[in-house]
This record gives sequence, structure tokens and C-alpha cells, in this order.
Amino acid sequence: MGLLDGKAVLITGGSTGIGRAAAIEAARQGADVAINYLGNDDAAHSCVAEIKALGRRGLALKGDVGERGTAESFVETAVGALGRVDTLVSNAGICPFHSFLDMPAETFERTMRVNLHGAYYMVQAAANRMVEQGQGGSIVAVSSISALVGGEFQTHYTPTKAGVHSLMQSAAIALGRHGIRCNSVLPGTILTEINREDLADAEKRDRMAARVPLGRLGEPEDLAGPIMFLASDMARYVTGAALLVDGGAFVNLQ
Ligand SMILES: NC(=O)C1=CN([C@@H]2O[C@H](COP(=O)(O)OP(=O)(O)OC[C@H]3O[C@@H](n4cnc5c(N)ncnc54)[C@H](O)[C@@H]3O)[C@@H](O)[C@H]2O)C=CC1
Ligand SMILES: C[C@H](O)[C@@H]1OC(=O)[C@H](O)[C@@H]1O
Repeated sequence: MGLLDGKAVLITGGSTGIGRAAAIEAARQGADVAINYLGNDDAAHSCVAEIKALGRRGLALKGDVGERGTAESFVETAVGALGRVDTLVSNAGICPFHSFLDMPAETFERTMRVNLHGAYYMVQAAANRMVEQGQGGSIVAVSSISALVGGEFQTHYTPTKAGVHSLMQSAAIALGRHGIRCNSVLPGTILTEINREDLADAEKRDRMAARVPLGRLGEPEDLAGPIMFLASDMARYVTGAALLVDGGAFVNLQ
């Protein structure tokens, strides 16, 4: 018996990294899964193939979450195919590292649109559908340890992650009466495409790993369990919460 048996799970940015690990774990836990993705069709198709190999229904829908209409069309098409939505994992995000004083306005604004506006409209679209269904639901947003701490080359990014964390707190209040729980996970440094170039610098990579009490940087699969827990009925009385998944990096001051 899986944690998400018979549920329908929608995941944004689901073809790679944390979103992909969550998509495949959701299928392993008994859910049908629709992923939103942008870019690499092959990665999206191989993710769907893995979901289907686990005996679940899977589909991949291309769309830019930074465009306002994408949320409605993703939720509508995914619900059309899977019949319902029980869980949304709002995960899609970008982090184009850049110094502050000369931050291009387009980089700042694109990061805000994808990470924060994208999450907002996706959460709103899924929540409206869950309210119509009348059976509650669960929303998990992928925020970051960066909601709590700064980054010299992330001045455009960290506010979006604080915003996503805050969105889950307010949405938890707005949606509690409908039985819809809203929580965030706050990953530490996880080795994925988003930071491949940044962490190609071995000195930086070793420095980041050295501050993790568990002794290593994270892998996408490290997030899958915490996301499944928050998505599932195991967390039925958990809403408005934020779960750090960082190997202990945040508390490691001295
Ligand atoms: N890797 C890390 O250290 C951490 C990552 N995060 C967050 O985790 C989330 C997932 O990132 P990762 O798995 O690490 O990297 P990733 O680059 O593998 O995943 C991001 C996904 O979002 C998709 N995406 C980007 N822009 C999009 C758009 N406009 N529309 C639709 N999809 C789009 C990408 O195609 C990709 O599949 C992001 O929100 C990121 O901010 C949070 C904390 C730490
Ligand atoms: C992309 C970064 O490596 C990653 O993103 C985050 O949110 C973490 O704080 C890391 O800095």
C-alpha cells in the first residue's frame, strides 16, 4: 500500500531534479502524475516512461510557468486526463546567479515571474479545482533554505523563495476551510541542473559541503520523502508548515 494510492498529483518543473524525483516517488507511492515542464522534451518523456513503468498513468505538458495562462491550462488539461487533482507540487524554478549592483532588470523580473508569480498562479488554479471537487487536497511548494538566509549572487532569487514560503502560510489560512493543506519544503544545497555551473567550482562545492553536518550535499531523491509526507494523509494535521531539508546546514553556525 502506497502513501498516495489512487491520488492524482500535479508537479511543475517535473522533468528534472527535485521535481522529477518527486514525480517518480509519487508514482511509486501509488499516484497518477502529470508534470509540467519547459525545455528538454526527452527528459520529460523519459520521466513519463518511468511513471508508466511503475504502473501509473503519467503525462507531460509543456508550458512556461512564467506566462500567466500556463497555470490554468496545465491544471485543466491534467485534470482532464487524470480525472482530478489531489496534490500540487509547485516546484519549477530558476536561479541565474548574478552579482547585485549590475543585475539586469530582465534577469530579476524573469526570476520573479517564474519562481513567485508562477507559483502563485499555479497554486491558485489547483486550489480552485480542489475547492470544486470538495474533497480537500494538499499543496507542497518547493521554497528553499534561501527563504531564511542570503546569497551574494542570489539577490533576485532569495526574495522569491521567501515569497513562496510566505505564500504557503497565507494560502494555508485561505484554504484551510476547504480542507486544503499548504506547506513548503526548504531544500539546502541539492546537486541538480540549477547549480551545475555554480558548483563546478570545486572550492565552492567543498565549502558548501563542509557546512553540512550530515557530511554531503543533497541529491534530488533526498526531497522525495519529505514531499510525499507533506502530500499524504500522514501529514493530515500539518498546514502552514515549512520543512527544512538541508542536512542540518541552516543550524550550523559554529
Ligand atoms: N538545487 C538546489 O540546491 C535547490 C533548489 N531549490 C528549488 O528547487 C526547485 C527545483 O530545482 P532543481 O531541481 O534544483 O533544479 P532543476 O533545474 O533540475 O529543476 C528546475 C525545473 O524547473 C523547470 N523550469 C524552469 N523554468 C521553468 C518555467 N518557466 N516553466 C516551467 N518549468 C520551468 C526546469 O525546466 C527544471 O525542470 C526550484 O524551485 C529551486 O529553486 C531550492 C533549494 C535548493
Ligand atoms: C541554486 C542554489 O545552488 C541553491 O538554491 C537554493 O535555493 C539553495 O539555497 C542553493 O543556494
